[in-house]
This record gives sequence, structure tokens and C-alpha cells, in this order.
Amino acid sequence: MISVDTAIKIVTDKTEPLQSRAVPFENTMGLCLAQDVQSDIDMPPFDRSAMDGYAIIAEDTAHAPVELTVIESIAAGYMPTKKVSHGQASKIMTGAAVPEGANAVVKFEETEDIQTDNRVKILRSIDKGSNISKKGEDIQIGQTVLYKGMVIRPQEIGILASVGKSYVEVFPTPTIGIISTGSELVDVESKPSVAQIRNSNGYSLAAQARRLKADVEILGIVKDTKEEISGMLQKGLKKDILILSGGVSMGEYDLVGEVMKDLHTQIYFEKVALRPGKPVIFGRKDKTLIFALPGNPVASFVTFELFIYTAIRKMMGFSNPQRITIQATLETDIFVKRKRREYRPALFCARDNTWKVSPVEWHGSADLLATTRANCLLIVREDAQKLAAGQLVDVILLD
Ligand SMILES: Nc1nc2c(c(=O)[nH]1)N[C@H]1C(S)=C(S)[C@@H](COP(=O)(O)OP(=O)(O)OC[C@H]3O[C@@H](n4cnc5c(N)ncnc54)[C@H](O)[C@@H]3O)O[C@H]1N2
Ligand code: MOO
Repeated sequence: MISVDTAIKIVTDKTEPLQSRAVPFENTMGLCLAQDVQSDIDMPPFDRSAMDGYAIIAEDTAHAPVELTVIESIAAGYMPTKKVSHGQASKIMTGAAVPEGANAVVKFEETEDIQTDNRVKILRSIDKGSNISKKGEDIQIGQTVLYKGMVIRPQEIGILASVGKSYVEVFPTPTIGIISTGSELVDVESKPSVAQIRNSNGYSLAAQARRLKADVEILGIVKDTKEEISGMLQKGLKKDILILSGGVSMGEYDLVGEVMKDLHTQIYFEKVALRPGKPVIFGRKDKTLIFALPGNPVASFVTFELFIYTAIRKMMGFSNPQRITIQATLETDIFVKRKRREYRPALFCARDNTWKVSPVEWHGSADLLATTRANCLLIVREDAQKLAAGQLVDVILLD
């Protein structure tokens, strides 16, 4: 049986970023850039006042206080019309272009208006260059401001706007189909009879994929017959990723693997040394990646976060597509079963200035309710001998 790390590596290796496309920049939040972006302007575009005040010649203030004659008032968005000469000042607003001749801006708080003759008193001497942002000091025309592979956050949206990039090449989100297999399954509105169970995996998996911005279609429930599974699976082959849950272990009606093979799906793995989630199948049919997950709800949840999360983000162009782990101090001893790596629902919190983690009560692979009391998965590595309170352990944050 392969390890979780090997399985994640296989998923990463077998998944390619989707074909990039040009998208209006406002719709790119959370996506990865598929191109470098250059600026078409200098920023600031001109020598710009950083304060509301007076544009002056710094040397005129050497023996401050000093009185200067105000020759014009310059608002942001308007070009100055007069050159500032010795003995003169132009009133200027933040963001306006500094007039020719001036080499400093003194802010209003350091001046006193003199009502007569349009004059102003500068109260203290000021250094050359004060309160002026020089043309091109932040961005130069032609400079590469954003790089292929960067994730677009609000600040990158702002830069795209600043450099006039109204359409930008990004990697899109994948289309995903979800099939729930199991003759015992009924939908949410139905009251299950004794042998039945409501389909929860279809909805939790859809929510997990939508959280990553994927374009999800819930294809529905199929009974445990080869015909039904095969028919729905073939319908799902128009998607980038097809997810099935249930029917992957050793039972007489666990037919998903057989159907995948009958359809000549290339299988990359079908068991991983993982708890919960051992019987998980990953393959490809034509352009579609197929993940067949175990039916137990926590097993389906965990295998999504480990493998499908990685595939979706690789398709979206992320350079580090898999879930990251961080370390926290364990608050209670843990009994270790070994052999398979375990992912246990746990609670992560800050206490006494450090990050702590403790497992929540959990009855195993079917106990989905326990995951609603958790905000992380605590990792018990396959080589761990024992885990004692106070030890550092790896966790995956879920929220
Ligand atoms: N002889 C063996 N039996 C089992 C093994 C094994 O290695 N040898 N593995 C066990 C493990 S581990 C898991 S996990 C399960 C996985 O089983 P399947 O993927 O075949 O899943 P099902 O049998 O179809 O269902 C398991 C369980 O989950 C419920 N279920 C299924 N689909 C849904 C859904 N959409 N929403 C909610 N709940 C669902 C289903 O009713 C079952 O109770 O196999 C073990 N057996
Ligand atoms: O993989 Mo199963 O989920 O251990 O219960």
C-alpha cells in the first residue's frame, strides 16, 4: 500500500494546470496569474504632493519664519499653470502635481495665513524634497509588477487597476461532477427507512469544492449496479474532475473500481495507508481525473482535503497545491494504532501564547458530527511510537 505522501505526489504529478484564459480583472480574486503583468505608467505619474500645504523653494525657508506670496492654488487632477520663483508659494492639495520651480511642500499646519495680499507665513525651515513623492518612485513604466503564478488578493486587484490591466490571463477553476453511489441512499427531503441513509457526502463534497471556487454540479445518486454507476460515470466525463463516493471497498456491491476498469480508466492508485480513507481510487479517463472516495462520511471528507484539494489547486495553477501543515502542542496523550497515517478531527486554539491542539471525541469514519466540533485534522504519522501531552504535532487547519 502506498503512503499518503506518495499518493499526494502522484496526484500532483498527474494533474496539469488548466488552459489559461483572459478574464476581467475584477473577477480574478483568489485565482493564479498565468502571465507576468507590466506597468504602462510611472507611479506616481508625476512629482506629487504627499500633503495639503504650500509648494515652495526649500532654500527660501532657511531663515524661517518667512513670508511668501501665494501665486495659485493647485487641486488634485489639475496641472499647475505657474512656475514658483524665490519669494513665492503655490497652495497645493495632496495628490496634485508639484509646480515647476518648487522643491518642497510645507504642510498647512506649519504655516499661518496672512489675510492681506495673498501672502503666507512659513513657520519653520524645511528640507529640499520634503512631502514630495518623486515620479516613478514606486513603479516605473515597463516594470514587471506581478508575476505568473502569483495568487490574486485584494492588493493585486488594486495593482491591476493601477496599471490599467482590465483583462488578465489567469488559470480558471475546474468543473467538477459529484456522484453518490449506494442503494441505501435517499435524498435530503426523504425520511430514510430502516435500511436507508440520507446522502450527505454529495453535499459536503460539493461544499468543499465550492470553497475552492470550483464549478460544481451534483450529478445525483446511483444504485450499486454496474449499469447505473457506468451510465452516470460516463455522463460525468465532460467534467475536469469527477468525484464518486461509496462502493470502493471489498463488499459484493462495491463496484466502482470494477466499472472504472471496464471503462479503461487508467488507475494510478487504489489504496493508501491512511485512516480514515484507505480504499480511495485515483485515475484518469480521457481528460477527466476521477477520484472514487470511500462512502464513510469522514473518510470522504478527509480524502477530499488530501487529494482532491491538491488536484483542484494544481489545475488552478498554485505552485504549492497541497494542504499545508503547521505545528501545535498536543494537550492530551494519544493512543497510536500505527501502520496507517491517521487524520483525527481536533480542536486547535491559542492558549498561554502558544498554539495547542486536542482531539475531539470521535467514533470513527462514519462519525461526521465529530468534525463539526473540530477545526483541524491532527496528524498521527505512520512512524509515531506514541504521542504524549506536551509533544509537538502536525495539524491541517480546516477553517
Ligand atoms: N472487508 C473489508 N471491508 C471494508 C474495508 C476493508 O478494507 N475490507 N474497508 C472499510 C473502510 S476503511 C471503509 S472507509 C469503508 C469504505 O466503504 P465503501 O467506499 O465501499 O463505502 P460503502 O460501503 O458504500 O459505504 C460505507 C458507509 O458509508 C455510508 N455512505 C455511503 N455513501 C454515503 C453518502 N453519500 N452519504 C452518507 N453516507 C454514505 C454507507 O451507508 C456506509 O455506512 O469500507 C470498510 N469496509
Ligand atoms: O478508510 Mo476507512 O475510512 O478507515 O474507515
